[in-house]
Amino acid sequence: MNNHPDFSFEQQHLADTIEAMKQIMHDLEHDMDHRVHKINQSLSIKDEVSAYVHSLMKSDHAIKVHDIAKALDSPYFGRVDFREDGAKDFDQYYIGRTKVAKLDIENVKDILVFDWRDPVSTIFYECQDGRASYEVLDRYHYTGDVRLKRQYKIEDGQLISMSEDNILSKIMARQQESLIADPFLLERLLAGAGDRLKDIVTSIRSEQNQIIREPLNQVTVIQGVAGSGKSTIGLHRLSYLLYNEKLDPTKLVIIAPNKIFLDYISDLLPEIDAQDVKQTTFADLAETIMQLEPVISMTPAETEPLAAAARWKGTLEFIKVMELFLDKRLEKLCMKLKEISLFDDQLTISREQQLEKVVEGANIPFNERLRSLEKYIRFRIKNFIEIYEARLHRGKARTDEKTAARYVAEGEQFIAKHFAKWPVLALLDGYSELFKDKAAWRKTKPVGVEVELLLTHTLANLEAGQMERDDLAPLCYLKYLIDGFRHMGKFDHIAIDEGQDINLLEYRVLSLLSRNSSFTIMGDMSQAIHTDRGLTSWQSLLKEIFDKAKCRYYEVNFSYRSAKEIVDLFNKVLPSGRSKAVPVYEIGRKPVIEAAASASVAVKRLVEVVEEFQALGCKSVGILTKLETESQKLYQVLMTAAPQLTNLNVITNGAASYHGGVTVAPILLAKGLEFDGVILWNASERKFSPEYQDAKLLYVALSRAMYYLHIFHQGKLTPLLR
Ligand SMILES: Nc1ncnc2c1ncn2[C@@H]1O[C@H](COP(=O)(O)OP(=O)(O)OP(=O)(O)O)[C@@H](O)[C@H]1O
Repeated sequence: MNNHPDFSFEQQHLADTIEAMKQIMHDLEHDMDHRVHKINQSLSIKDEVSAYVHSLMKSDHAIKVHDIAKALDSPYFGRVDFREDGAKDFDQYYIGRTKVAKLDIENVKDILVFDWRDPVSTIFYECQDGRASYEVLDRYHYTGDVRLKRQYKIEDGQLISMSEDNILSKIMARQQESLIADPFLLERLLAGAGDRLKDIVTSIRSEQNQIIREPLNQVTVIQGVAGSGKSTIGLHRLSYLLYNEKLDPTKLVIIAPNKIFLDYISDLLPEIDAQDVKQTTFADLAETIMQLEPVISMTPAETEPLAAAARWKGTLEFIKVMELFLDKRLEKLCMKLKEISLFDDQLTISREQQLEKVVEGANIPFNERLRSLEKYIRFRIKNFIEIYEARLHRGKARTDEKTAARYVAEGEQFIAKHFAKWPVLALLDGYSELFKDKAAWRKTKPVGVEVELLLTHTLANLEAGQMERDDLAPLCYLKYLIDGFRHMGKFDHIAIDEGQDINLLEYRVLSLLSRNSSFTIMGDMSQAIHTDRGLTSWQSLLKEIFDKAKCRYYEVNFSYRSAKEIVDLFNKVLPSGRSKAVPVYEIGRKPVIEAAASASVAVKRLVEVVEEFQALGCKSVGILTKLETESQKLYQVLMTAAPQLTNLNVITNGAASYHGGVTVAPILLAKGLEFDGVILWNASERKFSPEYQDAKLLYVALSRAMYYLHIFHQGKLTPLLR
């Protein structure tokens, strides 16, 4: 767009900005030298406070120099001209990835570039119809006129192109027009999937910006159709919170569905300064909570009765069973307590005194009650002996060395024997005992669950030294009841991706780890494809777990990932009543559905389609199967049948990294990922029945595609696509 009337003005502005940035770096470096001198001077007169302040300033400057140096190639990507109501003139705000400001800021002009996370930058993302507003510290509200919004493409310090205001409302208002009103967004969306999730700071949309900037201490739920940018928004929100709330990144955690997904987002986090945020899966977090390294089987439940049992283990009903179990155990302990009489009946610890130690206080972990009883008895014994010995040393009557020695021995013997009867409860022992307590289960009656199967299946696993994914949340909660969570600390914010796959008990565990119920939860109920775990609705989550917290619920329906032709197809698969995705761009090529007479024909054609996709420019191609076993088999076949596919990979359960290229994967593990082109291996009627569960699986598979989609079917095509 070199013919833009302001192009040369903007070129000059860029050159001036870069020059000013270099000057700022020079000034900062100069000031750093000065600080070194000051530090030495302060230390020589033992003024450690001043030395500390100078050293803080020095490291702050060093970070600034590093950030500005990184921004020299492309200092900003946008500009907005804003006049606050009541003010005379418009001010220009340039927006970039890093704030660039002179050393001494006297007025707004001394800030050359605003960070995209600064409060004022919201006017760049949200200005609509010439008006905009922003808030600072939840207290100061500014409203005004926007005269201009401009976007730039800057590379190696050179202005490549620029474009004027493009507002999403134009996309929303599209009827006959082309879908895309924003060439910068289009360019980004057509840039291809690559092998990692990308940052979107240059093209955040207005509705996304609102979510990113929601306050810290609340539960923010983002329900979004496939490809609506939930993961992307959630991660940018962490960056925003870190920057504005000055949080310690290690107190923030991202809970992702699996390690592949963590690998998939690993490039994005440093880009948005969030690399130090803790990243984990619920299973890994559970290991830390349980303080165990168990063998965990992640294979989904194989039959419906087992799936029903697994689902039940994720309900809040199970908490009642665990509480009942520990209450009964405590009751038994209390019944066994007897008066203790020692040292020729000179020390008596009554049953009531002991009882008080065991039952006092609410929400005290079981083992802590035992420990407090033990501590109390030990204290009484020690105290008696100390008093006796003090009296002996003072030559008091009725004391002698021999009796003192006898008392010491008696005390030690008593402690050793007495507490062997009251050992603290080990987590796994407690969990096994819970499933052996048939009487308790007769009382509980879990609805829709074969209790006998639940008990025998779990016990058989535990006896074989392993546990299943659905045991983790109850074990974590039992750990809370038995030992408490003191070893864990609290997170300032918890972000959960694929939140629909986390069950209520897992959420309860996570809520115990959160300070101020501060959560960002991203998910899509239409992608709840696990039969053995997950939520039934967002409402149930907000009601059952976060009823006392401040909650904000968003629905996002624009699909930024997939071209219109693909969106139209995956929209068809879901039953009516589910939110449909709204496409924002089209590519002009419809998905292809092709019957293959046999598996060998399908393999031959599959390789041809991969090559066709690659010739069209696809850097990443996903070959998706319904089951994991199919993926593994197909991968082996392709290794021999298509040695020319050099970048062929397979994703299996437990895989820790994603390599891009041509990836064979079961749909379940491809969730959250995206590919330039997707080939669905077999969409036959036998594989995908018209049931809702299969419809959701198919929806996930089709919506992984950005531009190209090819669907094979061996046998009759699934009715979901007819
Ligand atoms: N404002 C935007 N500008 C450019 N690209 C965007 C924008 N918002 C989202 N995208 C792109 O859309 C794609 C989908 O984003 P993302 O994976 O975060 O969606 P999602 O809702 O988590 O998807 P799913 O639930 O299907 O896994 C990504 O390629 C992302 O970069």
